[in-house]
Amino acid sequence: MSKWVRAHTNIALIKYWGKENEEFIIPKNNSLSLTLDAFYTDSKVTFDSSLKEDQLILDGEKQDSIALKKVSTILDIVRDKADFTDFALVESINYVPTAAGLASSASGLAALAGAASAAAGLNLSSKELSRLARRGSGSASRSIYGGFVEWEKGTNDETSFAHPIDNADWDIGMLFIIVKQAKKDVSSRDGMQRTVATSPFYDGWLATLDQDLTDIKISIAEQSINKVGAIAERNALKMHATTLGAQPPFTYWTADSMLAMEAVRTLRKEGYSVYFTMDAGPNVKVICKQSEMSKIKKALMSYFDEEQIISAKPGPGIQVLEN
Ligand SMILES: O=C(O)C[C@@](O)(CF)CCOP(=O)(O)OP(=O)(O)O
Repeated sequence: MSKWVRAHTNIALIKYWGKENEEFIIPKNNSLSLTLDAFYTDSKVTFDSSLKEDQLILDGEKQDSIALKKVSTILDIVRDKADFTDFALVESINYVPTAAGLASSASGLAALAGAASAAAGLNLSSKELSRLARRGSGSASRSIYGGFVEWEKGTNDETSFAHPIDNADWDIGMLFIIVKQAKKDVSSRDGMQRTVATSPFYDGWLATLDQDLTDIKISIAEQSINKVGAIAERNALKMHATTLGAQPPFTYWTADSMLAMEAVRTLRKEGYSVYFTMDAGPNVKVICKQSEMSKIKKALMSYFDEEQIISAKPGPGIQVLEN
């Protein structure tokens, strides 16, 4: 019986940036993220023996074969596990502000993993769901859980999966600054591949991650927003530094990204507990206290329009929706 499944997006505080194995999406390092309430994807899968191919309807639009690639990777694994060959109709709705240009592959592929396995009558554990989502997109492995989540890199398909480490029910939140002129990005998949293959800074990045991970887990346990924020900001800057040394060099930062980073530094000097992180795009995420979110949003409005600033709080793991 096909049901709608909801998964929320997550933002990494210790970044996944590079694969040990491309086919099985085994990462070079452990990563750690916070699942958020503001952005999520609902997905429903219907296997149908009369279909001649997999079909993806995303936000009401039929998608082409390129968009279907990651989806069919997950559907093929489910068909194999369930021992049938039917194609599927996949319906997905992204609850991501349209203007955002926010990549929703993490929530999208996590929701798909849940919906496809349920539609095939597989009763997968959360760990198996995390492994399945990982085959679609690495960061999707973390969206199976809510709160703070660590993706254990493992060494193969069986040992690489995420697990929850803290339910984040303390004074932490995130403001998304959606910058305007979002230029054509290098996809995260292509960006990390080029960086691993050509950047002389990559090994230096990798060498510091175990310490960052140890430090941030201690800081989360202490519920210290300042320590968590400082480690996350430093980690993001190191990740983005690697791209400048790639061949050809590239960056996800635009002038507005730099303005947003500068604004965060200024607010920090004024005494706010604010830090930033960035992913494979120009948008800037501000790590802050939920209790200070409205004051910080107001302060950021002297740099950006109100509709460019979106509040998010820690969010839940994957959920089957009652139809
Ligand atoms: O989320 C993070 O840890 C950091 C990033 O967002 C930084 F940009 C990368 C996410 O990469 P993803 O889209 O999962 O790649 P895939 O496995 O090639 O599909």
